[in-house]
Amino acid sequence: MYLGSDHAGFELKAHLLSHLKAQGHEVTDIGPYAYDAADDYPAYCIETARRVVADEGSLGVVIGGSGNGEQIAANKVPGARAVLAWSAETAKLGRQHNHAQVAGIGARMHSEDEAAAIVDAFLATPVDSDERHTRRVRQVMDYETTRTPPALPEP
Ligand SMILES: O=C(CO)[C@H](O)[C@H](O)COP(=O)(O)O
Repeated sequence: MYLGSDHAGFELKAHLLSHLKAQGHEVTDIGPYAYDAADDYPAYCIETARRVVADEGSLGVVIGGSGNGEQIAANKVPGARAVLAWSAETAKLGRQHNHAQVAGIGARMHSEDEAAAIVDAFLATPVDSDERHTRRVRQVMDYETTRTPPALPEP
């Protein structure tokens, strides 16, 4: 799996890195590798999502102060589905209903233990391949490639 952050997520990234490695996960740290209070999240989050999309079946976590900008940046990568995971339940639903491969985490929103529990839930939950979820995910992904929006139902 792939892990990226900005300065606001730097300490939590270090915590999650050791937490996940202790669990036996193979983790690639996309950076930053040194704390820089003026760094910007897009480069780290876009690269994390690029790695995830290129490595089919892999998952990623992007960490910032809120997780919002991190999720937005990751979602600009074609093929990426990033969710803002703010609880174990939203992390699980992101996997099950949205087939997300990237989770955005807000380091300023959670304790280290809470954030670890959210990431654990994300990594442990398989996608739910029920036809309704697959259909909806496909509609979004088709829009990304064709730029033709799904048809609205007749009024
Ligand atoms: O959460 C974030 C984006 O969604 C960033 O981590 C946050 O905006 C950084 O803020 P600052 O530069 O004030 O530390």
